[in-house]
Amino acid sequence: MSKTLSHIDPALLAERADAIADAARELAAFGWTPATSSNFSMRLDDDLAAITISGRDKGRLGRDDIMVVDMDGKAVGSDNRPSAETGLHTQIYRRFPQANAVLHTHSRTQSVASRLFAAEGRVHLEGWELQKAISGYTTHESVLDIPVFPNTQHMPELEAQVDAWIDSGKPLYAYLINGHGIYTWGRDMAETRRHLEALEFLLGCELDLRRLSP
Ligand SMILES: CSCCC(=O)C(=O)COP(=O)(O)O
Ligand SMILES: [Zn+2]
Repeated sequence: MSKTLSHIDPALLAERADAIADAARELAAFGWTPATSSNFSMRLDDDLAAITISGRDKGRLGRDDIMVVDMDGKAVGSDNRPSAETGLHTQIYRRFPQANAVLHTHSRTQSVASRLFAAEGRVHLEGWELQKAISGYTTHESVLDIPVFPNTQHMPELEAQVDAWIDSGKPLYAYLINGHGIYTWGRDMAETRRHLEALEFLLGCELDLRRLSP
């Protein structure tokens, strides 16, 4: 039986919508969500997630800019159109049961890094103390690979690339889409924010290294 809005505690939905709007406002203030880009979501339960409505200014979100989708990305109890990239969010919730928040942004650093490292298919991070901001990483000596997937307007193609990476057994904490932006996730909004901020910093360091290395 498919779930409806009546299956969700309104207080939980309001709390998740506020958490999404608060995070979005802060990330927009960093300049990471230009021109209505980016999208954000939080899991509500095993079957449903709260996600940003498509096309909204992510720096000015309120509760009415967040809607509910099922784990196939279908709208639940709303005629609004969920984010054009909803399938990438619900894929994360399906593939990583411990993930409860997903953030996708389009910062300049993320965008430039995605183009620069596309040919290598990944950004190879090693030797940076800030890698320890990613849950499970305990030393700068560890290796953290962030794949760069080719961009496409056809979400199932993107989802297939992500599935292939996960199915190959390689760890996945985040990914870049070429010329587009970054996706990352975590157990809650705070952890996901920490991952996003750390990755933004690390990508900036890698860009600086490329720029400064002879
Ligand atoms: C104007 S940005 C192009 C779409 C995009 O990449 C994005 O992140 C925002 O799409 P949404 O449908 O979630 O508003
Ligand atoms: Zn996007």
